[in-house]
Amino acid sequence: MVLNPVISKLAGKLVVLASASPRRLEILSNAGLRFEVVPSWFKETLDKGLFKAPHEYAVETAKQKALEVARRMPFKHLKTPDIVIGADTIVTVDGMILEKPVDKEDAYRMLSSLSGKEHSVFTGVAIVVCHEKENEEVDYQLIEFYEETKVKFADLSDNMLWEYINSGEPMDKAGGYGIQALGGMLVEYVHGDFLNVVGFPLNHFCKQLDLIYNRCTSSADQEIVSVRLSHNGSHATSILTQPPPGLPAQSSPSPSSKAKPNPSSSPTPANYTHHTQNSSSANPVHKVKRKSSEGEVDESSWMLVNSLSKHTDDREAEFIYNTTLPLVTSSGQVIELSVTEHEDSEPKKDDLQRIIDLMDGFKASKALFTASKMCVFDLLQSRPGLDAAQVAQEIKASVKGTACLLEACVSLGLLTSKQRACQKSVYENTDLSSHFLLSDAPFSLRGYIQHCNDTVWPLFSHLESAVREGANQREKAFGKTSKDMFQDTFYNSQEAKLRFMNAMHSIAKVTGRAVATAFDLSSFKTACDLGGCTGAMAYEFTKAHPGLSVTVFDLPAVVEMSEHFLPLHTDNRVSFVAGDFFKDELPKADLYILARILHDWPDEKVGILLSKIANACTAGCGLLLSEIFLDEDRRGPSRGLLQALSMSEGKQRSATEYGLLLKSHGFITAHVRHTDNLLDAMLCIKV
Ligand SMILES: O=c1[nH]cc([C@@H]2O[C@H](COP(=O)(O)OP(=O)(O)OP(=O)(O)O)[C@@H](O)[C@H]2O)c(=O)[nH]1
Repeated sequence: MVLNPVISKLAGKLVVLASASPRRLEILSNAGLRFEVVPSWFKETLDKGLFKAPHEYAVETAKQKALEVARRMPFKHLKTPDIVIGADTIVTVDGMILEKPVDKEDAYRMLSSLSGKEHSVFTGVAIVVCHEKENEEVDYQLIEFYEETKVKFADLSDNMLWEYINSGEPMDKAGGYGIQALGGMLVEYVHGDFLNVVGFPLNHFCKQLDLIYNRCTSSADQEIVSVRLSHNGSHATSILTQPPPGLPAQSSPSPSSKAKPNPSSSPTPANYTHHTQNSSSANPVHKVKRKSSEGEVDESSWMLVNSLSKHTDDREAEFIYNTTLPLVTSSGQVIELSVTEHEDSEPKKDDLQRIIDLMDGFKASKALFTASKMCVFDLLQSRPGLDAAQVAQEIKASVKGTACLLEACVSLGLLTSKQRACQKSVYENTDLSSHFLLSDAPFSLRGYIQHCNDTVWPLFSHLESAVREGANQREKAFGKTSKDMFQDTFYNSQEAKLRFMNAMHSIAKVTGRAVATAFDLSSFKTACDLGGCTGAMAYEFTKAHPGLSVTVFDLPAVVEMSEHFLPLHTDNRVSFVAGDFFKDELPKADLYILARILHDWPDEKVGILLSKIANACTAGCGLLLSEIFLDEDRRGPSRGLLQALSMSEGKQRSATEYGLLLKSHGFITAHVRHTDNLLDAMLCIKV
């Protein structure tokens, strides 16, 4: 029997079920798995039209559910799970995807479309295996799969359908029926895994665990994706498709689970064991309050709630949990488990530190900007080992102020200090500063830092007004009205223009390689980088793709300065054409690149630009879009959400939102990459 040895491999691991489905909870707990339930906050709103096949939609939704929890737990629960399981069940009939009905009429529509016919039930499953590293980052491996079961319904009269709908059972169930309960009466036959219809393909799941932990050869339908997420909520993903690279190391022999599996196919919560391992030390004890959204809680609800606290002490149903849990019972009732901390619990040290770091963040930024502007890093690169008085003399500043700045930079990891025999400290750059802060470093961010200091900082100092008015504060910050941010702020003088171009150049050099190498572009011969500024991104594309030539298309004021930014070695595959991409004809190309462009413009202008690109494209042409992609639930990454606070006329979007936007202009999304960098990327093809 393969199930138990596989399930027992998970004993001793913090396994999390990222699902509020009571059926999934019951199926897995009946199999003897010990786990915590942390329902996913991911909203199931992916655009179904973007997926080639229905199961891809279910798998992607399952993946997003699991990843959302895997990313949230280190922050909200202050512990990193070992494994997170997400699932999504859908029903397909006549080319339609049916999820949970939104109301009774919807349930009727669904059930009548199933009457007398065979349909498919797909459950997509994602297993996220988390590997915590020393530097607080977590490496994630994703195993995705799906299971299909065919179900045939008998011919159902309207009377029967309404009687069933009025029982309340359909409302929280994919396709509007519960095969495990009253809905079973509607079914003529089931071909395939019954539990897959109920919401979780247990057998396939165990086979996948077997692959992971017993290191068998990979199965064809298993796809492993490696994801790297950092604890700051940003995500950077590198996707490795099959065959699976390094599977997680085989776990050391662990005691088998004490919970006994229940062989019954009708899941009951009776033998559920709540997993508390690893929790008690990391978390304060929480009390669980129970309340129903519809007043009284029925018997089954109580059973469910009790099942969650089973095997913990009886004391006031206390158990280790730190979230508000909406749970839906098999009778369709919603129970909210509201969890509160003990009144006398001390704030956690890490929490306090996190708040202090947020409060001090602006001071750190400003210290960096100032040291960069005063050329401290360039100076210490050419003359390492200067003391504060010597630095002060060179940068023409007070000794007291310089000493404070140097010490602050040491505390931020930007400089190192050594004490000389005479008690004086001498300073040197760290690797971090040498890589990113020197004027002539290959990955210098100095231009962008100056832009942050001179342009972004004044805007953010008026943030309160920006929030109150919902409008940008350029007038207050720069003392003049502006209609067009680029013409009026960035290009209004030669000096401002060079400063802005320097900023764009430095950020494109740092991000360019990851964007240029995100996809196989060997089928494209010519590309046009719209708004490509100094050509830094274009050069990265030609470096990464030997058969590709890139035309940079930007305003005349920009193109006339581009020669100042030419790289030392170039093979003439990058050329420049001057023009306005809203008004002028676009250069012909197989591939159009839009890197950090769309987020700056209002919908209307985005529409104009995308229409122009679509008109310039024939079928098969590509559009490579690179932006910060917001998480689908808009909870991160904070880089994108903070950028939105500058209240430019544009907006930040998720990959799905960009996909939809491009779809409305005739492009389908072929690939999305969360690069291990500041920008994400999406390759779309004109149909
Ligand atoms: O015969 C049955 N078919 C389906 C179900 C239940 O339907 C839902 C499917 O919804 P979804 O996959 O989106 O999962 P949720 O309940 O919303 O929970 P998540 O938190 O995981 O999103 C699922 O609960 C199935 O169990 C059924 O009961 N019988």
